[in-house]
Amino acid sequence: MQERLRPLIAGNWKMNGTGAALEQIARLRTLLEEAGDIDSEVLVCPPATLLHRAAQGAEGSPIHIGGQDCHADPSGAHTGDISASMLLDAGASHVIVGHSERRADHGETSQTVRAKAEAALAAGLVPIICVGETEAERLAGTANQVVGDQIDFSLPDTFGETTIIVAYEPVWAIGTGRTPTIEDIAQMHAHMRALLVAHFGGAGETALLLYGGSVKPSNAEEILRTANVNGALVGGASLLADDFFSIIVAA
Ligand SMILES: O=C(CO)COP(=O)(O)O
Repeated sequence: MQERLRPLIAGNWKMNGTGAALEQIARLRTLLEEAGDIDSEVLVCPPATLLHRAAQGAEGSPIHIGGQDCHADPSGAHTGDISASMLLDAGASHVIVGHSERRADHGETSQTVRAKAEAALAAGLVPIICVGETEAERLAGTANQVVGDQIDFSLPDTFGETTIIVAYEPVWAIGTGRTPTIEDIAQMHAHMRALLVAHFGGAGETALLLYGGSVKPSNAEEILRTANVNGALVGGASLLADDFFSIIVAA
């Protein structure tokens, strides 16, 4: 029986928040400090414009700060982009790569995602690699194949000593209020675990498999109790500290 892995509850603020939103970091810090020992690791990924100030506000607290994307190159003529080392310099410990909104809106391929994950590892960041099928792929019965291919082609060949973190986010569940059945979540996470163990051995056993897609305080406990679910990647419900905290303590 696999020893329970310490859950990671990550918040992806996406393109939301200006300076006033940093109050939510302060509120979350207060809630966590009042709660004392929390089993889960906590990560907040604000917009890049807030990252440094968020890291300063989280300093000395259990809150890690992460980026929402990074360029695959260490530096160069990439107007508007941000490198992994810049994120680290600003106070990030993790970075989301391959989110479906970037795969769709920016034409990111799994090969691009792999390069970004490798750049994150090289800079000393922990990549959170996102995978997930579209509704059409789910209805066509190809979800396992799609997610399997994304894992095969998006993950670097080695993570060194860094924990592998993969977030399963069915595209059709993001921002919709809809989630797969618990049975479907369990099946997909078992599928991902088997793929990771086959490829990475022990590192696959200890990989953190996060579920994302309409995680709310109302459904978090059931989702987080599902086998091979080691945390959550939360969008909308991470924007308000009290809602996000309810999900954190549900793990
Ligand atoms: O995309 C997500 C997190 O990266 C999920 O967003 P929602 O929780 O708003 O569905």
